[in-house]
Amino acid sequence: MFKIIVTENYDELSEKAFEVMKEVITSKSNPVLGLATGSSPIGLYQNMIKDHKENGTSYKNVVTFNLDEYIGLKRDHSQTYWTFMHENLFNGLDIPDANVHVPVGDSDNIQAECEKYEEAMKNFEVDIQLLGIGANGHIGFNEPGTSFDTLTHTVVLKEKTRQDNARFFDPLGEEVPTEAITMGIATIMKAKKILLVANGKNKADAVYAMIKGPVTEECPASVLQNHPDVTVIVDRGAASKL
Ligand SMILES: N[C@@H]1[C@@H](O)[C@H](O)[C@@H](COP(=O)(O)O)O[C@@H]1O
Repeated sequence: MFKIIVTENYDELSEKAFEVMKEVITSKSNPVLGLATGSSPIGLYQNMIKDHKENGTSYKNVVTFNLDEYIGLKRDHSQTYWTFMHENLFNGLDIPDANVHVPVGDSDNIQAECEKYEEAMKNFEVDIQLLGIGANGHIGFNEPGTSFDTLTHTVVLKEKTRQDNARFFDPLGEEVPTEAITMGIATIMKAKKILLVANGKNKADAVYAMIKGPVTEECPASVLQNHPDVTVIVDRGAASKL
């Protein structure tokens, strides 16, 4: 079931997303957040840091699980999602390191990492899972064609996804990794609540397919039609085909 909020611009989108997130954080004694990378949630993260600094909202009891990570990059590489999360969110909060979980993409045994991640998540119930959406409808790194039954697993990235992320690697003279580790669709669907943010016209087709299209593995985000509590916050551009 979707609750759809259309905003005038990215700032308003980020504020509305923050309101939804803050409600969960302040109504629980031990909130568990599923978090996402990408450019879409950056404004929300800035609002969380601002609120922590100005209003003292504490993250000491917050536990987080990130959706995904590239395979093959050292953890401290500038483009890992581990680094992204620390630079864009965790370093600005009082969250203890031990409460933060990001899949380990530079392990010798990636299969064991996937299992370990899924096991670790079994001890928690995710109160809110934040999602962006890929231009091809992917969520996390679950590309079109991924089974809805998947748990944390490895994926080969689609060329379109690698092109979309090339802007971060080109300046380093590096190629986008070809594989990633991601929570599966079934993992994501276990969250009590989902918050999906998308902005810009290049997301309009994916947002339309997610909400109005058939529920099909060809658009991974369409699985959210089967979830009981999904808030979608989109700007006018991303909402333009609805
Ligand atoms: N794995 C991430 C996704 O979790 C994210 O939703 C998507 C969209 O990113 P952006 O928000 O930058 O458009 O990019 C990557 O592929």
